[in-house]
Amino acid sequence: MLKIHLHEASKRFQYEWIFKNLNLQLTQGDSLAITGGNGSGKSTLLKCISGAIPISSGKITFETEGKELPSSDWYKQLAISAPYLELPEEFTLSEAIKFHFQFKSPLRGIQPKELIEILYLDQHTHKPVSQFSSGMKQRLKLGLALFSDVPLILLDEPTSNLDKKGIAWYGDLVQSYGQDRILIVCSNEPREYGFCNQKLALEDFK
Ligand SMILES: Nc1ncnc2c1ncn2[C@@H]1O[C@H](COP(=O)(O)OP(=O)(O)OP(=O)(O)O)[C@@H](O)[C@H]1O
Repeated sequence: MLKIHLHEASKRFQYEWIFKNLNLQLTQGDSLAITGGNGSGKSTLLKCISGAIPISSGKITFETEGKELPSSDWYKQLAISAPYLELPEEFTLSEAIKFHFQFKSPLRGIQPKELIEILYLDQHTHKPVSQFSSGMKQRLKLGLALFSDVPLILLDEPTSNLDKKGIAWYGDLVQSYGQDRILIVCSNEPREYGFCNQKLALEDFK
């Protein structure tokens, strides 16, 4: 059981404070929406929680089975889908999926073929990712994150580039596969985070 604790967490870039004195406690089963206007710091907070960038003061801890994990091991607990994270464009869809699951175990032992069907990309198995439409890429990013067998899922702008069908698909996916994990969604679209049981508006932490 993963527990994440933010204690008086603050972040600044040079002289600009992005957030100050954030306190948060998350355990598996929780879902958190991080909201705020453009440039308010949603992605920065997500990167701090993932361990990709350090906070400036305060503390973030990850704890499993009562033991605190070093920040260098946090990445093993999480999967991310975000606009700034690139897919391996030169791979075909089936290669990209195989590649991803060399690093993360697939959730519930799902097979690539089954995942491709869930992503409704079965017509495109052997197409290079570079030739995917932006919505197809977005479905792949979300699928790779949600079908990684990790307790923490970080989603930044999850429905960007998705059409109406894709947005409904995202809603079903988080409902079916987001339970029993910690799900964090950065968003300004209520349709993306309506299911979250906790909300954090970054404007309140300046
Ligand atoms: N590496 C960096 N160095 C300096 N400033 C940065 C850096 N990364 C982000 N910032 C600044 O931090 C602020 C928050 O940016 P961030 O990308 O976290 O916002 P956001 O809420 O995710 O925005 P959006 O909704 O537009 O995606 C911005 O003012 C940005 O310029």
